[in-house]
Amino acid sequence: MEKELVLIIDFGGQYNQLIARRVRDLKVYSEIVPHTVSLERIKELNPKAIIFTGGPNSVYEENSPKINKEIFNLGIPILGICYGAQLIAYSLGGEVKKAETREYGKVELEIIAESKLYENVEKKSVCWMSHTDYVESLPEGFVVTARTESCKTASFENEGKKIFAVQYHPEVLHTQEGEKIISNFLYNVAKVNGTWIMSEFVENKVKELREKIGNKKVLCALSGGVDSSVASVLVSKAVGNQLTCIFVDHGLLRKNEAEQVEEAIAKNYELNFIKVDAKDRFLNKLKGITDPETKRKIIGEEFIRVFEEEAKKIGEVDFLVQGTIYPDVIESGVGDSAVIKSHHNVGGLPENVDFKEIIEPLRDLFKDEVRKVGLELGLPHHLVFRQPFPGPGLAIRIIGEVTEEKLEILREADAIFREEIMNSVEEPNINQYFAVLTNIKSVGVMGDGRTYDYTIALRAVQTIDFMTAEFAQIPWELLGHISSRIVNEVEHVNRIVYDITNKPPATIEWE
Ligand SMILES: Nc1ncnc2c1ncn2[C@@H]1O[C@H](COP(=O)(O)OP(=O)(O)OP(=O)(O)O)[C@@H](O)[C@H]1O
Ligand SMILES: O=c1[nH]c(=O)c2[nH+]cn([C@@H]3O[C@H](COP(=O)(O)O)[C@@H](O)[C@H]3O)c2[nH]1
Ligand SMILES: NC(=O)CC[C@H](N)C(=O)O
Ligand SMILES: [Mg+2]
Repeated sequence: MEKELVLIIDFGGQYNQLIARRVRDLKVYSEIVPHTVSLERIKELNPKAIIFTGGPNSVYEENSPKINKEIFNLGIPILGICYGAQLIAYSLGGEVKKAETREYGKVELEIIAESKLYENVEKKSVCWMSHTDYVESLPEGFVVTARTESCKTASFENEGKKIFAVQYHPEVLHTQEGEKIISNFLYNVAKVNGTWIMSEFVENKVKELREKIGNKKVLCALSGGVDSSVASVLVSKAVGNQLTCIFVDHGLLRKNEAEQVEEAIAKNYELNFIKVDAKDRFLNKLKGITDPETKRKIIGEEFIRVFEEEAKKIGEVDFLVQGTIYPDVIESGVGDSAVIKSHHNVGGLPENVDFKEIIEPLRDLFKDEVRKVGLELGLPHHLVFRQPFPGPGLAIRIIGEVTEEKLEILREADAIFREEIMNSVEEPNINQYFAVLTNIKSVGVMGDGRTYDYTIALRAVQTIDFMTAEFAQIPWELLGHISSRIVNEVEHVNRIVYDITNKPPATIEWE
């Protein structure tokens, strides 16, 4: 049978891998290529369909990424998403402008014309928007097929030429009909057969790791979180005893976390395991630092220095394994994507690293895919579904300088918040929840006296892939109870606020 390929052309969007992943879910093999890909290469690859991704630029700017117009004459179905849609309009003679008001988050999409894209799709549904520019006028031969309240060209197409454009993001789960729309593009327009099945990820990875590592020694950075647990079990399956796992206590962990991780690892795995106490060196390096990106880079580098030192003690170690997953990569700004934040394990890595290679077996996967791999590997359920905790830990949940005093306050407040949510009926619906120590002090009155103390912000979100998220609608009563507990039980806190922003426009963490 012919091998079906969907080519995803990358204009630097945040959700590119998510598009690839949706296509994967719909049983079609896909590849992402940079927008500089040549027409010859595209012809050689002979894709069944092409998708243009979103991107941070504006098409009307001189240096923004463009595409060879010949691509529209190849007869290959094209779907442009957001920047990709604007690029289609712009390239073919339409007009793209900056809108007065930005459109971010959920909006109602109304289908106003028949389209192959919208077969069996509800006439009105919720879609996810993230743009400032919009298509003011269409190129010749195109018709509008959907709109939203503030975007009159939410989708448009030239059916004869098989060119489709959507301003919204069908690839994110918040777009209710998104999967159906992508499926319609693949099956109705591009007429794919859908023969590709995600071949056994575990089997292939283990084989690949075994070939790469050979009989060399390897170190795995193990945090006790889902990603690094899955990564270390994969490597352990591949090379067994050649692997040593390292857990760093950098003093930025949550209340009792170090002990809990150590216990869980001892109980659940048979691994060579080392715990390193690196509290002082991390806190010293962070003294006086307030800028979030600087904090992240210091932490990224310090992690590597600790791993290098431990490696020397073991002997010659060629490889370092990290549980990096796709959101860590994309947010750190690879290729044409904007740097949202430098995840310590990607954008925060120092230039010189004393290992031959850093191996990241989960680099292309999303959190929910990693969880599936974890279940397949037989990891315990509570571990697989543990909420994520970022490598830089509480350092990026304390706004401003990180000090012992602030760490202590935040640990206590966070422990109360997590305990209350854990014991509530809300827990299964919330995917990540934690406290943040804002750098704001405000005036309060307690026991008839004046206080001037810190404000704690509570953050709780619902998300599947952590690329987009909605704030959780925790009942007021529960929030009120948590608020009084924290203010009563944690010294130096006199005010609690609840974060009600989605991602985008906010991110899940505050730094
Ligand atoms: N305290 C730590 N000690 C050793 N390695 C760490 C530590 N924290 C993070 N890492 C490394 O950095 C990687 C990225 O951290 P991240 O928090 O994204 O993943 P995780 O901890 O494995 O999973 P989760 O997202 O569920 O917390 C980890 O997979 C691990 O390799
Ligand atoms: O290992 C990590 N190193 C980091 O530097 C980092 N920054 C954010 N996160 C986690 O990633 C998810 C998305 O977070 P944001 O919406 O804040 O970008 C959320 O689950 C965050 O907790 C990190 N994990
Ligand atoms: N998400 C996107 O692709 C954004 C495209 C463009 N920069 C805009 O703001 O409209
Ligand atoms: Mg973690």
